Amino acid sequence: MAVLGASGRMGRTVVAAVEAAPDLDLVAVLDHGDDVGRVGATGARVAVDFTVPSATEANVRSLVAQGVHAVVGTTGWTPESLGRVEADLAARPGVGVLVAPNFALGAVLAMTFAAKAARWFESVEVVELHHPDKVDAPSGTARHTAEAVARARRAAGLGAMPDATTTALDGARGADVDGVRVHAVRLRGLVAHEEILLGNAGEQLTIRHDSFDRVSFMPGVLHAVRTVGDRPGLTVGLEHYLDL
Ligand SMILES: NC(=O)C1=CN([C@@H]2O[C@H](COP(=O)(O)OP(=O)(O)OC[C@H]3O[C@@H](n4cnc5c(N)ncnc54)[C@H](OP(=O)(O)O)[C@@H]3O)[C@@H](O)[C@H]2O)C=CC1
Ligand SMILES: O=C(O)C1=N[C@H](C(=O)O)C[C@H](O)C1
Repeated sequence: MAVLGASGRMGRTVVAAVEAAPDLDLVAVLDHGDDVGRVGATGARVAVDFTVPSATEANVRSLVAQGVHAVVGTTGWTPESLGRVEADLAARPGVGVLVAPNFALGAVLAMTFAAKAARWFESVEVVELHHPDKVDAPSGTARHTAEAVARARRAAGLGAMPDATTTALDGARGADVDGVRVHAVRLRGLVAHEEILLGNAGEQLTIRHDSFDRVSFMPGVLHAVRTVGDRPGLTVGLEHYLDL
């Protein structure tokens, strides 16, 4: 297998995890400036991408063109960029691509629990908290969570959440993701954390997940590397690989 973004925070952790896995063979490590078009020639069947939002789509499309399965943790994907990958995959029927905003099993469960609970609460807001070197906000995980909550609320026939705000400083109410407010904190010392706050009159449910170390993402990454070849086409979200 191959790792793209191998010198980055996640890339270094993935390289160490793959090297420690007796059933996986690391044949290529690529970084900024390396030619992703040579991955197929190294014999890699699967490539893992933890790069930057501006590079990941081109990387994945090149991998698909070479017939290499892709496990993608890089955030910043849009419906349009996912659509282009899906169109490429139509011409490569055996190839699998997983784009997952979070590989920590607890984070995936937190999102799933939030979506399940959402229909029973009047208000839902998402708070994500990360290290200050993160380049995108809100996090891919928070966006994915908010979208799942919004889908669940729509399916249950719920309307807009109560909010009497008429005067606010820019950003004070966070970003609006599909009608769900998402707030981003950047603080030295943090790694990756998310809270989903669900409120009703007289009660609150808080679902919180903390990644204290990037090793938390590795069981999910390795599970995806081992199974992406059995799941052709595009999958968005690790929950689909966990039968959640
Ligand atoms: N899905 C998940 O579970 C997780 C996802 N992430 C996401 O993963 C991504 C990476 O995070 P993180 O490791 O913290 O970031 P880093 O900035 O530490 O690492 C990114 C690496 O990618 C390299 N890079 C940039 N462009 C390319 C390119 N075209 N080809 C190959 N490598 C390239 C960078 O090199 P250089 O610095 O020289 O430009 C850098 O080494 C982010 O989008 C983050 O949100 C993070 C944690 C978990
Ligand atoms: O940049 C990070 O660190 C993380 N990025 C992902 C995201 O944007 O959701 C996953 C995790 O939160 C860590």
